[in-house]
Amino acid sequence: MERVSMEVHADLQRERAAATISSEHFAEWWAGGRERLEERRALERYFFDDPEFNDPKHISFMSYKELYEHSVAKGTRFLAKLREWQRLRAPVDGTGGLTGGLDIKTLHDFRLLISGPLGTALFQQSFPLRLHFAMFLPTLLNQGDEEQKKQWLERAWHMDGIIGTYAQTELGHGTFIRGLETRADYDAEHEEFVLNTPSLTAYKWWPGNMGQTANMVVVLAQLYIKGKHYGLQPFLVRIRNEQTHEPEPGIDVGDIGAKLGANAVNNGFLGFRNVRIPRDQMLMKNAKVLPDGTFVKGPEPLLLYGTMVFVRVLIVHDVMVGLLQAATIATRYAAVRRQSPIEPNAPEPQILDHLTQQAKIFPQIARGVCYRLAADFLWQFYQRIMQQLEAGNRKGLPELHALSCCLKSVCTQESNEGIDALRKACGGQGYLASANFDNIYGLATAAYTYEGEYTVLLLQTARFLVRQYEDSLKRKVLPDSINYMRDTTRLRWTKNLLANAVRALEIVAASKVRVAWEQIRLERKRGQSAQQAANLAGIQLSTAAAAHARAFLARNSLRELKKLQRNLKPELGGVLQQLVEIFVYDTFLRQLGDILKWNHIAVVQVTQLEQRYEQLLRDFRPNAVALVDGFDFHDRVLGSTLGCYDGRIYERLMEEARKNPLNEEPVNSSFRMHLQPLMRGKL
Ligand SMILES: CC(C)(COP(=O)(O)OP(=O)(O)OC[C@H]1O[C@@H](n2cnc3c(N)ncnc32)[C@H](O)[C@@H]1OP(=O)(O)O)[C@@H](O)C(=O)NCCC(=O)NCCSC(=O)CCCC(=O)O
Ligand SMILES: Cc1cc2nc3c(=O)[nH]c(=O)nc-3n(C[C@H](O)[C@H](O)[C@H](O)COP(=O)(O)OP(=O)(O)OC[C@H]3O[C@@H](n4cnc5c(N)ncnc54)[C@H](O)[C@@H]3O)c2cc1C
Repeated sequence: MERVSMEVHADLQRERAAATISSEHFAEWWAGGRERLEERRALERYFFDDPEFNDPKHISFMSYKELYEHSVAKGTRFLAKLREWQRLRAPVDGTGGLTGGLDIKTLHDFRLLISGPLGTALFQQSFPLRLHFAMFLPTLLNQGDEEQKKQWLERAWHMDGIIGTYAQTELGHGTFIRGLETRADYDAEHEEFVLNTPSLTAYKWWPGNMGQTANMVVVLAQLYIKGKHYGLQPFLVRIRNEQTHEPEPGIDVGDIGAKLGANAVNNGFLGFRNVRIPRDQMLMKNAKVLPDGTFVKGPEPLLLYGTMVFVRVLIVHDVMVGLLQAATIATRYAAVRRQSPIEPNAPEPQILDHLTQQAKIFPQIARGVCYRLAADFLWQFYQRIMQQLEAGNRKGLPELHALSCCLKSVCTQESNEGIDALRKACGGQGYLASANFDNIYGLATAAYTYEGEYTVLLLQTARFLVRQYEDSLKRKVLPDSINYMRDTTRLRWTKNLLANAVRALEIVAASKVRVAWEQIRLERKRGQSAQQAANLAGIQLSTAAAAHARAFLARNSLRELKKLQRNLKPELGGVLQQLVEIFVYDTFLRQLGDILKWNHIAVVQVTQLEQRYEQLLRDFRPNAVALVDGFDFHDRVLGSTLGCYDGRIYERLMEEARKNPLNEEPVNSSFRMHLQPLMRGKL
C-alpha cells in the first residue's frame, strides 16, 4: 500500500484545498524542525524504496512460525541497512547512532525509531530484536559498573556475539517482583554464582526475544550468600552458545506461544539448573559482592528498577504514535466514505459530516497531540532527574516514578480505548485485517500490561499522592507536578472555559486524593493494618491517581500551548488551540460525574461547555484532513486499505481481497472433501 502517484480521490483533494492550515508547516513542527523532517523522510524512502522490505504476502496470511522467521530475516536486514545509512551520512537523531558511541539519549532515539512510524511500518507485529535495544542495553548501561561496561557494552551495542533480553517476569510473578523465585547462590570458593529455578512458577516467562532469538539475558534473581538472602539483583547470563546457538548446559528455553499481537517478539520461557556464571557477571554499579562473599549495599537500591522507569517514560510516546495512526486512517476514510443523506433529497455526505462521527474521531486526534506534549515533557524531566541522581541527589526520583507510572497507565488505557473507537468509526471495513487496526491495537494494548500493569502502576502513584497530601497539610513544599493540591479554594467559573475546565480537573484529583487518604484513616481506626487499609482504599487510590494524570495532561497541554503560540504561525497556533480545548473538554465531559461531585457547577455552565465543545468539532472539521496529513505518516506506516493518502479505499479493499490465498483457486478442496459429502448425506 504505497503512496502511489495515481489520482487522489476528489473528496480528499477538496479537503486539502479548503484547509486553512498548511500540512507541511504542521509536519515541520511535529517533526521538530525542517531538518529532522527531511531526514526522517529520507530514511523512510531509503527503506520503503528497497524491494527487499516488501512483504511477500500480507502478514495476516502467515503462520506463527513463518511470521517469526520472516521478521527475523527482515529485522537483521534492517539493522544492516541502518548501519549502511549511517556510514553514508553522519549519525543523526532518530537513527540512534548504530555506528557511533552509546548513551541513554541514543537508546531513546533508537527506541523511538523502532516503536515509531518506520519501525511499525516494517514490523507490524513489533521489531524482533526489540528487547535487546529497549531493555538489555539500557540495563547494561545503567546497572553495570565501569569495568562491566567496558567488557560488555560496546560488544552488545554492535551485537558482536550478543543478542540480549531482560528476564524479570516469572510464570508465578510479574507485578510483585520481590516475590520472584529464581535463585543466585554465591559460591565463594569458585567465585561464581549458581543459578536455579526452584519450581515451575519460578520459570522466567514473557521476556521478549527470549524463545529463539536471544543468546544472553539480564536475569533478575534473589541473591543468597552462605544461605543468607540479599534481595533481587541483576545477573548477566549466556543462555545459548555464541557459535551454535544451542541452549547452554542447564538452560531450558523456548517460546511461550501465539499472542493477541506482537507475534514477532518471540516471548520466551527460561529455566536454570545449576547454571554457573563468574562473580563479575552480577551487574554491580549499585550493590556488589566481593570475592570473599561480602555483600556491599549500593547507595540507591531503587536503581535496580531504573530500566523500568526509562521504558515507562517512552511508552507514552509509543502509544501516542499508535493512536494517531488509527486517527489518520479513520479521518481519511471518513472523508472519502459517503453514507446516509442528512437532508432527505440531498446527496449522501462524507460520513465526516455527521457530527457524531466528528465526536468519535477529533477527540482522538486532540488526545494524541496532547500526549505528544506530555511525552516530550516527561523525557526532559527524566533526563533532569537522572542527572541529579548521578550527582547523588535522589530528591526528584519519587516524583518521576509517580508521574511516569500514572501517565503510562492513563495514556495507554485511553489510547487502547481510542484505537478501538476509531476502528468502530470505520464501520465494517474497520474490522478487516487490511485496515490494520488489529496490529495497531495489538501493540498498544500490550503496553497496558507490560512494564507495570495499569492498576498496579496507578497504585504506585497513589502512594506518592497520599504522602504528598499529608505534606500539604503540614504546609511543606510540594513538587511541581502536584503543587495544585495546595490550592484549596473552590472553582470560580469565569469566561475562560479552558482555565475553568483544567482547574475543575485538578480539584477532582485533589479531592479524590483527600478521600482516599480519609478512607485509609478510617480503616486504620477500624483496626486495619496500614497495608490492608491501603487495599480497602484501592478503588479510591487508583482512581485518584488516574484523575491526577488527567489533571496533569490538561495543565501541561495548556502550558505548552502558551509557549507554542509564541513561536508558531497564527493559523497553526489557532488549530492547536482548538485541539487542546477539544482534549480538555472531552476529558472534562467524560469525567462529568466526578467533576459535578467535587465542583459547584451549574447546569447552564456545563451546557455552555458542551456547546463550546460541539462548536469546536465543527470549527476543526475543515482542517481535519490537512492536520492528519501533517503527522506525515507514509502509506506504508499506516499499512491500511482505508487510510492511504490518495483515498482510493474501494480499489484497495478489492485489490487486497483478490490477493487472498483463498481466491487463488476457483474451488477449494474442502468442497470435495467435506461440503459435498455433507450435502449428499454421506457424513
Ligand atoms: C509494583 C512495584 C513497583 C512494587 O515493587 P516493590 O518492590 O514491592 O516495592 P514497594 O514496596 O511497593 O515500593 C518500594 C518503594 O519503591 C518505590 N518504587 C517502586 N518502583 C520504583 C521505581 N521504578 N522507581 C522509583 N521508585 C520506585 C515505591 O514507590 C516505594 O516507595 P515508598 O516506600 O512508597 O516511598 C514493582 O514491583 C514493579 O515495578 N512491578 C511491575 C513489574 C514490571 O514493570 N515489570 C516489567 C517487566 S519488563 C517488560 O514488561 C518489558 C516489555 C517491554 C517491551 O516489550 O517493550
Ligand atoms: C507483550 C508482553 C511483553 C512482555 N515482555 C516482558 C519482558 O520482556 N520481560 C519481562 O520480564 N516481562 C515481560 N512481560 C511481563 C509483564 O511485565 C507482566 O505481565 C506485567 O508486569 C504484569 O504482571 P502480571 O502478568 O504478573 O500480572 P498480574 O499482576 O498477575 O495482574 C493480574 C491482575 O491482578 C491485579 N493485581 C496484581 N497485583 C495487584 C496489586 N498489588 N494491587 C491491585 N491489583 C493487583 C492487576 O491489576 C491485574 O488486574 C511482558 C508482558 C507482555 C504482555
